[in-house]
Amino acid sequence: MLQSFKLFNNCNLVFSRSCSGYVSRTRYLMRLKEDDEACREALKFANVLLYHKLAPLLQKTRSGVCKVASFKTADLKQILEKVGKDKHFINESFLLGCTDKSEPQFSLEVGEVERSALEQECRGTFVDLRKAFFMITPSESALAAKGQALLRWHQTNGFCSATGQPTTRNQSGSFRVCQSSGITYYPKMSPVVIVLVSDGSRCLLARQAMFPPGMYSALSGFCDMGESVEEALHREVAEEVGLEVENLQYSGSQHWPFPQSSFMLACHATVNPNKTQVNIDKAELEDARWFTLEEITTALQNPPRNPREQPPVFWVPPSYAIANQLIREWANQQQLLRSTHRLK
Ligand SMILES: NC(=O)C1=CN([C@@H]2O[C@H](COP(=O)(O)OP(=O)(O)OC[C@H]3O[C@@H](n4cnc5c(N)ncnc54)[C@H](OP(=O)(O)O)[C@@H]3O)[C@@H](O)[C@H]2O)C=CC1
Ligand SMILES: [Mg+2]
Repeated sequence: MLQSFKLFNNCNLVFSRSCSGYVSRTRYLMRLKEDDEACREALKFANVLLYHKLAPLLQKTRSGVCKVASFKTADLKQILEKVGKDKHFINESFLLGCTDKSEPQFSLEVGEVERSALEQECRGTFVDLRKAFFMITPSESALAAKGQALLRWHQTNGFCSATGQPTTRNQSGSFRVCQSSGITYYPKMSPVVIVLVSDGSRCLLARQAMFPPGMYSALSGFCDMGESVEEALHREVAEEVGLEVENLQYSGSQHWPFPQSSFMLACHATVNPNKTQVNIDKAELEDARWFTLEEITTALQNPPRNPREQPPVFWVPPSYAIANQLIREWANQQQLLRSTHRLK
């Protein structure tokens, strides 16, 4: 059983900021998703994010900070024409959401256009999303990730899996329909559990051979059909490191765009401090190790700027990744435990 549930932290945040604003934005988006005409109208005055072969376009601000680039529809039409693309191509955009000011946001894949010409016109650079996570804020990372995930889903769901016939999208891109069978397909995420295991004073992190050098993360794995979160967590830890966990505690959830959109469900768990010997499944993991609070604190305080080119010996996923949230929560809790201990 999950021991405690920190329910809907993010929602509470939004509501406390402006309840009526949040509700009206949500209702507006709901209408855009369902009403093709309203969505086409909204696209005329929207902000559009650009992707080139799924890499989002980033720009540097005057102060040198990177941000996700977005263009007003009218400006983007001009840019498209300059690089030899029909301005109506903009209608291929997918609805992403809307800003705090209720300005609709869309994403558009421009992979057919020559990359350097577009980068020059847009004064930006298309950056691999995994790299971008180290360059932009967590909220921009979430937006860029959602945009990429939606584009990828549409690229890979062009045909009905029952009839093999083409599927067609609605204007917002919130679903696709097979005209032959009438089956409606909605964008999907695969549930993945992720867990930070602690023995009371150390936490267990692991790395797959495909991770960038030096990066260790919390244990994770896809849920099997028919499994609960609790079952998946117990199974994954047993499979990957041969340990039995207890005291599961829910931490939070996150959409993760890789490999084909995962829905990350993050928990903390403990093991008996007398049973910490790991037995690694080498087919899945290259290494799994127990880390002390000092090692974790150093890694959190020194995130690498360019991990692929200058990897530190040990580092953890970027702040946007929910693995990072779990690790920070664990470190804070350990620090609290130590200071309470000192006071006694
Ligand atoms: N946001 C975050 O903080 C973190 C996110 N993650 C993400 O979690 C995801 C899962 O973690 P991981 O430990 O690799 O998972 P698993 O331990 O389940 O191992 C992955 C393997 O499971 C198989 N598999 C089973 N079901 C699926 C499915 N629905 N989609 C894809 N592969 C499946 C694949 O095998 P085969 O290739 O042989 O078919 C794949 O290689 C990854 O995409 C990873 O990016 C992981 C850690 C941190
Ligand atoms: Mg795994």
